[in-house]
Amino acid sequence: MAAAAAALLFVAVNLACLCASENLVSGGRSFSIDYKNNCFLKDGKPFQYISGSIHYSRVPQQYWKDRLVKMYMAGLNAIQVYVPWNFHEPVQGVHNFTGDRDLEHFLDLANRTGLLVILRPGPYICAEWEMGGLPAWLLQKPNIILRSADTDYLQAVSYWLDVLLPKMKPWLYINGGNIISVQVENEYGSYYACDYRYMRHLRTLFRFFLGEDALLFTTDGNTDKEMMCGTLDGLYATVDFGTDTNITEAFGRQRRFEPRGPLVNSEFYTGWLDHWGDEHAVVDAQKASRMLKEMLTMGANVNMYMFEGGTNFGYWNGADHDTKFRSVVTSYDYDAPLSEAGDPTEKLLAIRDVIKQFREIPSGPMPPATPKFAYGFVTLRKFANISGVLNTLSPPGPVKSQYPLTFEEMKQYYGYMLYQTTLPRDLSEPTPLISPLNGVHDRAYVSVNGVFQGLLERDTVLVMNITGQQGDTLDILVENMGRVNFGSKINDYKGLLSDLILGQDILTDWKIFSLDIDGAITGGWPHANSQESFAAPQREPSAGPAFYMGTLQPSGLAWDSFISLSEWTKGQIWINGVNLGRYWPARGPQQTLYVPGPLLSTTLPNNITVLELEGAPAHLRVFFMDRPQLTT
Ligand SMILES: CCCCNC(=S)N1C[C@H](O)[C@@H](O)[C@@H](O)[C@H]1CO
Repeated sequence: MAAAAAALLFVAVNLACLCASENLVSGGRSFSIDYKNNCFLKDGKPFQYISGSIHYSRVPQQYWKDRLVKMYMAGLNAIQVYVPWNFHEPVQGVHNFTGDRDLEHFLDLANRTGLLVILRPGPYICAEWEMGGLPAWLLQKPNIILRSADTDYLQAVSYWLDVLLPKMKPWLYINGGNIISVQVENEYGSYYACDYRYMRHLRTLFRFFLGEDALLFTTDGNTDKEMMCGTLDGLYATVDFGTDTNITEAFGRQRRFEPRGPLVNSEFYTGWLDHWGDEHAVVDAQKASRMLKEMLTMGANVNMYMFEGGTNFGYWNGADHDTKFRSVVTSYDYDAPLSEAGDPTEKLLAIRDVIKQFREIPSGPMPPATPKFAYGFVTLRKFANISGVLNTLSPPGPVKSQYPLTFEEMKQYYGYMLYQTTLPRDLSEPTPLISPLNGVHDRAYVSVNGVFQGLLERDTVLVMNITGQQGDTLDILVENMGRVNFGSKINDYKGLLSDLILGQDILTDWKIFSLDIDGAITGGWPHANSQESFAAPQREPSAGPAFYMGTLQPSGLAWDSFISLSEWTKGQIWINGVNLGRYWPARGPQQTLYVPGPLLSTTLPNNITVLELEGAPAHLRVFFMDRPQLTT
């Protein structure tokens, strides 16, 4: 009985906000916390946000408006947005806020659509994004302590926030924009460092750049330890939890850090992420909408993570490393209310039915799914092995080194790198090649004289056998599968981190080729009439890293599609120079890649380039479908 009384009292205390008299303030715009009535105040009136996460970095900018309108029509009054530092500063000191990185255009579209914004600029964001949004060039300092008061880290953070936050200040709601609150760091309490000097430094910077009236907050997972290390006075403490958590307990924990003020679930997980090799994660729509209703009834403010997930294009996926390294898949569909392609789902309709019980939602129909088209089969042809096109992919030529260098030492941060040496002796018997310190980060594709021998994989495949003759060329193509984005292992160096041992020999005298594949493809290679000749047509399936190319003939349509490489093994794919991301149907669960319609041409041949890393099928073809496919 006591528990029921306590729960009733808990709800009553938090309902106060909904009955509060409107204490109007005169004059301008304001967005603040009413600690007496436990709610937010927008222009002096009680305000409950019902928000959804969307990451502009995961949606082609041609589709930003489409997704935002659907979120507005679903009844949301706010969106929550991460700003990935590395997306805007992939090279130290070089900033890019254009095209798909035009954050202010995204904020303007949201504003024009009638959506407020909860901004999460990090500098660390987690998000299943490469290195949690931190730029890999930070790892130039070998022992840098990320997310701490490490002077080199803090200096880089200060320079970045000095660029970003002055751009954001005019967008604050109190200054005439639509940003109602700004999160400092991200679940800092989940990180081992627990460095209050760091969080105080961030608080000082955010206050300096955004002013005294900006509403700053933190978000942490739902344990006392996380809340202890992640919260700081002057930053309103919020929590995050999904459908497997007891709401009263979760908000009870927030109350221990914020005895007064609005209840806030900053990340209500409507779905979950997939790693390669996982079973596709789903969250029941009815359970999610029931829980949303319960929280809104309590007067809580809720952000649904994710509402529109989108795609990890290029090399932007992150990874997790708990018991072993697990790379996040290319699709960030997240089983979210809006699909990866922006299609409304049953889950969205169930959530909208809940929201309409709490606020008036826009009249009119929910915009339909964008049209999809099955363009069918496209036949490819083998163009070349990687070793055959090094002049194009590595114009400066190799760096020579006695021992392997990492991606970071080579100042290449993403994609692939080729490590080449020669066999030190005849190997008539299969001889083990190993990385004694599990130093292959993350996958190594091994060839001798251009003949594929097999692969090594971090934490998973630590030895393989090769044969050959002294002096044969040993090519090891190493793939960065995405840096760890959560936990203590985010200092995730890539490449060959330790020596390789072949039988009794430590391999030395390396030629290391930094590969600018994206630069070459963006420049039209290999489709432009390249001087390299095509590899001789082969009847049998070819193994090992090689480029394949083909064209999707224009059909007068540029509708969304999904490309299936189900007969292939693992690789990367570009269409018209756009890096769509990684495919790995051999491991799943993702079987197709999303092809946004706007990147297709209706009049010119659409150039398809495939880098297959392991083994191409006998029939060199890909298949465009009108729906996504997962491993069943
Ligand atoms: C498998 C470990 C996942 C750790 N990440 C967690 S708890 N999450 C909280 C984090 O703040 C958010 O950015 C996302 O990363 C989310 C999962 O989608």
